[in-house]
Parts: sequence; C-alpha cells; structure tokens
Amino acid sequence: MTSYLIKGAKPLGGGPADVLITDGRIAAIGDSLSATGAEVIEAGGLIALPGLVDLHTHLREPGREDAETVETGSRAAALGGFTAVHAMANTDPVADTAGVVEQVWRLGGQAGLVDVVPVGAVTVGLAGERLAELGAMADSAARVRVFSDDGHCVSDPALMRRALEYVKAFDGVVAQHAEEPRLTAGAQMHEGDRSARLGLTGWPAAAEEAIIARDVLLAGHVGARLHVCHVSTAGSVELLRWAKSRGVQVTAEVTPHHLLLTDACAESYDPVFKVNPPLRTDEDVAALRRGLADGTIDAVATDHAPHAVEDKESEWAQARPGMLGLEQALAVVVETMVETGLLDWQGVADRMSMRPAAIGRLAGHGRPLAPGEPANLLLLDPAARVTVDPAALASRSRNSPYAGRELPGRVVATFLRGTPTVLDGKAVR
Ligand SMILES: NC(=O)N[C@@H](CC(=O)O)C(=O)O
Repeated sequence: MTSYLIKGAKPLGGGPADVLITDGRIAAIGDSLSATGAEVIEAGGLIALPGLVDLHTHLREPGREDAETVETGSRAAALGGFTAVHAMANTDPVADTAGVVEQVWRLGGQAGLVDVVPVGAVTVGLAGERLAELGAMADSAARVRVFSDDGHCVSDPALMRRALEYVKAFDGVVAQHAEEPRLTAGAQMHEGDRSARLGLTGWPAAAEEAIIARDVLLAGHVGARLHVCHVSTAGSVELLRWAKSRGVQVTAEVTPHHLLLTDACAESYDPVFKVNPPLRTDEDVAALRRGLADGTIDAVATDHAPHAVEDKESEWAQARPGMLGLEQALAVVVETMVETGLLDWQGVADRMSMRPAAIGRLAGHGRPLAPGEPANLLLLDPAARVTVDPAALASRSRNSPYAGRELPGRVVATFLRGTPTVLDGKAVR
C-alpha cells in the first residue's frame, strides 16, 4: 500500500503539521516528518478534517439507475469529502429485506469510493402497514442500524412504537420522515403567504411538528433511540430542545439546502427548488442555523435526492421533490455556518463527521485525526471559491439548486482508509 505524507496541512486545533499515512492508518502527525518512499502531498493553506459521514443519501440503485447508481453517487460523495454515506431504503425493490440491504452494501464495496451503509425500511414496501424484517437486516452482512421509511412517514403511532421497541434490542435507531400525511395531501411548497399568492397547495409546519411531538413522547416512553430526518421548521427545533432537556434519546439532522435557501425560491416556479420537506421562511432558516450551532440539531445530512430529467424538468406540480446535495454540502455549511461565525472547524467536524457516525453506530468513521486511527480524511481549501456547474457534477442527475452560485471552499483530496478517492479536486476513478 502506498504511503502518503501530507505536508503543512492544518489539522483541527493546531498549527500547520505533517500527516503521515501508512497501511491505511494515520501513522504520525508532527513537524517536518519524513518518510522514504511516501508520496508527498503539498497541503499548505489546506485544512484537514475527518472524512464526512452522511446519514441521508438516496443512491437510487436498485431500480432507478438512470438517476443515480451506487457508483456515481459514491463518486459524488467522495468529491464532497465524504468517506461514508447511509443509503436510503426507498429504492425499487425497497430495502426492506436482508437480501436487498446486502446487495446495496456489496455494490458499495465494489465501487470502493466511500463506505456505503444501507438504511433498512421500517415497514414492508414503505407501506406503513407491517414492520419489515428489522432483526434480519441488523444481523445481515450489512449490519443495518438505521431504519427509515424516508419519503414516507411512519404515521401509525402504534407501528412507530413497535419499531422503536424492536430496534432497541440491537441499539438501532428509527429515522423518521416527520410528515403527517393527512395534513400534506397535494402539498407543493411551504404553507404561508407565498403559497397563497403563488397558488400552490401549502405544506404546513404543523405537519412536521405534530409528528416530532408525538415521536419524542413515544421514544421517551419506550426508552429507544429516535432520529428526526431533515428538520425544517423553527417549531421543530423548539420541540427537539424540549425533548432533549427531558432526557429523550432523540437526535436530528438538517440539510444544507434548509440552511441556505428559503421559500422565496419558489417564486421562480423552477421545480429544481421543489423538495420535501419544502424550503421554509427566513425565520426558520435562522432557527435551524442556531439549532445546529448549539447542538440541538446534531448533524448535517444531505438528503441527496437525484432525479432524472423527465421527473424533474416539468411543471412544478408534476415534478418530483428532491435536490442534489453531496458535492456542495460542505461548501454550503462553510457559507452558512463558518463564514457567519456560528461554527468553527471543530464544530463542522462534529456535525458532519463525529455525530453522524455516532448516530449510525459506525466504526472507523467520525474519529479524530490522531495516530493509530483509520486514515479517513479530507483536505479542504477554505480560500477557494467555486461556481457550481451542474454539467460538471459526478452525479448522474443534474437537479442541483446551486447551479451558477458561487460557494466557498473546495475539497482538494479525500482519503478512504489511506487510499485517495479524490486528488487535486478530481475523483481518482
Ligand atoms: N427529499 C425529497 O424531496 N425527496 C426524497 C424523498 C422524500 O423525502 O420525499 C426522494 O427520494 O426523492
């Protein structure tokens, strides 16, 4: 295995240092290291961060390989600085059996660009009627710990309670897509003044908040772990704060797009801005940023949702919800959280690597950069500014809400267990 000597990068909490990588691990961090035979990477001005971990990626394989494959999504992830992604279960067939989660896990291993960690469905076929084979998925080679019907809410409270009870046995977590479906029938965008003016059916904040309120009570009652996907409203942040203060084992994620964009984007009627949950108001964005800064929201998760052209480039009402996220996630966090002074680099590592790895009970990821640890890391040029060109993305889909936008920071290199997946800002394969 090639050894790498990264010269002059800034690891967290210290001045410039060299990082020596041998046999897939960090062998040493220090001043003026040398190592014969090691490939030298000049990293002056770059920041070294632990490899990012995404709790919420849609890879679309099996079933919609025209929109994304495990391999193309893995490449997009590596370019974004990720070393592990959780692959959501809403594939075709649905990842609701040991067979399907093992298939996704194997495809991830074959692509070899990030660790692909399958999420198992909570209910058979995401239909919300019967629990899927949670134990069999947990015991499978894919070792599933995160279960989600994402795209659908587990809206039956008795079923949700049983799912929480079940995953407790193997320290799993139910990741809820919080959306009371009876309140969002036909919904197209955030319910408020704008939806009324634009004539688009509204998706009220209360549809998210009602499920979160119910589920934190259930999780507290059962004593199990609950994770809330893509939190989007100020009221949700308040509910999470309350639940955490009561000792409920609840964690939550926010997407990059909910940290940056608002429902004003819908004024364009460009369906690239249609997403579930919808983009909210300025006040919601401010509350989400504050919640992420103070740790009420534990993690940033991309909800990378690639869609084929025919599913997205249509009239707003016909378009599928969802937007790309993997390749720009870190840049959006730098713009919304670092450049605003809300998070330092340690905070970025915590919310995008350490905490998501801990929520997913993922070994070998989300570890500090220290001798002996697996060499999962990225090098970021914080001074670079990049204008997003959808045609240049590694994803098979093009539905980026950041097209034409200049964002700060550029991932220069990513290492997965000591092997570069990205060098000079380009995917190695
Ligand atoms: N987040 C999205 O807008 N879309 C998701 C599923 C979903 O949550 O609706 C997708 O799979 O496309």
